[in-house]
Amino acid sequence: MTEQLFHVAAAPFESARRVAILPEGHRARRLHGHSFLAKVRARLPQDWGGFRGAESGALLESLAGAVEALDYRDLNELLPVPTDENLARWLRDRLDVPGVASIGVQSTSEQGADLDDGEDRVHVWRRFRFEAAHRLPNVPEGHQCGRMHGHGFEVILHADQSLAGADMGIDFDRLAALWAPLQAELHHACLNEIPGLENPTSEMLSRWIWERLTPRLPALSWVTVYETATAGCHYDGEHYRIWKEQRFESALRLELAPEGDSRRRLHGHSYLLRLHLTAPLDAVLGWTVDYGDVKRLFDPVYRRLDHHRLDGLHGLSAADPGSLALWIREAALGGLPQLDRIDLHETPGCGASLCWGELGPALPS
Ligand SMILES: Nc1nc2c(c(=O)[nH]1)N=C([C@H](O)[C@H](O)COP(=O)(O)OP(=O)(O)OP(=O)(O)O)CN2
Repeated sequence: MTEQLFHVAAAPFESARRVAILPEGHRARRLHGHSFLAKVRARLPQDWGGFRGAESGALLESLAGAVEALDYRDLNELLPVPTDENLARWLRDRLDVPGVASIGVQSTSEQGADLDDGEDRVHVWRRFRFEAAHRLPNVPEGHQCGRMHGHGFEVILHADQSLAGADMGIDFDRLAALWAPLQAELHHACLNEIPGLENPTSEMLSRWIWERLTPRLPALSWVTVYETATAGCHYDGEHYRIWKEQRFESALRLELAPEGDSRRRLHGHSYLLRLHLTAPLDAVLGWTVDYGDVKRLFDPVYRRLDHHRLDGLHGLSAADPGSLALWIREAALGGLPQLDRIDLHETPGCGASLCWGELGPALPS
């Protein structure tokens, strides 16, 4: 798979709906409301938005413009069956953006649906949380994860399906029902005591969940395990892709912005950087690459980004998220050869996603 640079944007809307196609007695048949979030990922032509570096800002503007018509509305007045899938379709039909690769709507931070452009396929996801203790028995002497400790783990179940014109894919409640027995086993447990989880790394846990659920949910496409708020693992039955997130606080100006554009002024962002690495499992350690090692090996690059002025970085053509992601890859790849995707958001949900290697982006966010 060749390099792919996407721009991403996210825009919220507050609306009410009834989903009458759900079974009798389902709570979502009643009028209710959500803080929705619409998300788009697009392969934009360079300079789209007027100048090099304007792409992600212009994408956000287009998405926010399309979403405006949904905000503070009774959604049933706009479309007869306002499922997350149909809302994403509605936005896809109205969004005047080239190269859209995926468009999604989440009705809460726990669940949503993403559509692939041009295909009637949906990626439905739902998030769960459990509180558990664990220790990693095979880590080197003195490693913090060798001590008994605990986490508020989060799991996302992802299902990919053909919609074939249907109003919705798998019901979020069906994902919850499939998850319930695992929740009973994992919540308030010490993971090391559960058969098959004697070495409960995120990687082993995601595989353990996958093996339990895939016979009952053939559409299961990925299992995501968040071990902490900043690190976790995705597993699809074959590949382990871990990520580590960091934030940095930096200044920039977009010198190609036209006269009068506020982005020509020196300004700043609290950036979110997510480094993804795909690698085989170490048979003894039960992980791919230690999250701590990812952070340590990235540190020399991090120090060049955090609390600095980015438009002064040597070798950087422009200080927009796409150019920065390319710069970060060149600077980090020597130390982290397993790196195959970089997400860089300059505001929440908005920025760039650069991927290369066999897996491509793999997941919408
Ligand atoms: N590839 C893996 N690496 C690590 C795992 C794992 O399951 N797979 N687990 C751990 C520890 O259990 C640890 O609790 C979490 O790791 P880490 O992100 O390093 O912890 P911090 O929250 O302390 O990180 P900071 O960003 O430095 O605060 C370790 N590695």
